[in-house]
Amino acid sequence: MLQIDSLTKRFSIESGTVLAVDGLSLKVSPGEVFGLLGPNGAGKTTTLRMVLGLLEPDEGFAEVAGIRTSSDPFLAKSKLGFVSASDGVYPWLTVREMLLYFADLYGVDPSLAATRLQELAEVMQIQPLLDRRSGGLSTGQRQRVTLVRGLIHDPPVMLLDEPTRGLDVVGVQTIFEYIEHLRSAGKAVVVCTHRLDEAERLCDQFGLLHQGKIRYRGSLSDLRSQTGREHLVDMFVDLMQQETTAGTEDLA
Ligand SMILES: Nc1ncnc2c1ncn2[C@@H]1O[C@H](COP(=O)(O)OP(=O)(O)OP(=O)(O)O)[C@@H](O)[C@H]1O
Repeated sequence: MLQIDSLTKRFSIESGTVLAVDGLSLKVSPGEVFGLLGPNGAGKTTTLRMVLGLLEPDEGFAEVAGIRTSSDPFLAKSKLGFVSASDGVYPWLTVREMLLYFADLYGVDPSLAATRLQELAEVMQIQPLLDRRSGGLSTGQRQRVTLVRGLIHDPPVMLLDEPTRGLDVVGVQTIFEYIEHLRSAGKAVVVCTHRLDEAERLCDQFGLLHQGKIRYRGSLSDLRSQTGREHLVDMFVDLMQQETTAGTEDLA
């Protein structure tokens, strides 16, 4: 399970301070897919960086399977899988070498790593690729390999950052199937995406983030009754218009 409590991050810039994440709290249970959604600059990446232990929060904390990321970032990382649209591969290693290398980095026992690799290779249909050099893979093949890489240490919590960015319809379908696999495997999953239509189909719970704060949260039906809107995209447009109106009133 993932728990985030009052997470806050400020950045100093020349003209002052940016409050990138403002007291953000959420819980994601095993088998649940949580959509952390927001427009550009809402604070999604900063939140993920704090959960990953790459950035120290100013206030609050994130706990992955009971491990606080700021107190034991190494142990917390071993409980986290991360998949991002910008994931790369090591071009000179074969797929098998690269995946076993990552398993080793996470401290997975070699015989367990080999078994897990076979299981995941079957689920993600990469058996024919295992002994090919990673550098020669197509975009879709590389995507499937990086999805396996995110799971090679069998983490209980998965973070997916814009997982469908730049993918064609087959690649997007692969992500949908992968998320179904994560759900049925009992992972707690956070998906950050701009693709609100995809999020509606993928996620069980949602947090609509704007200017570092979660403005609406809950299931899609909760959000519909909170906002009076059917679709996430309309909820977002309203939210941003409300902010603009409030800003104009402040100036008046
Ligand atoms: N290192 C930094 N220094 C200064 N400001 C930063 C830094 N990182 C992020 N910010 C600011 O914090 C806010 C949140 O940024 P963040 O990258 O978390 O948003 P995001 O929701 O991931 O946006 P996008 O969807 O565009 O990637 C923005 O105003 C951004 O300019």
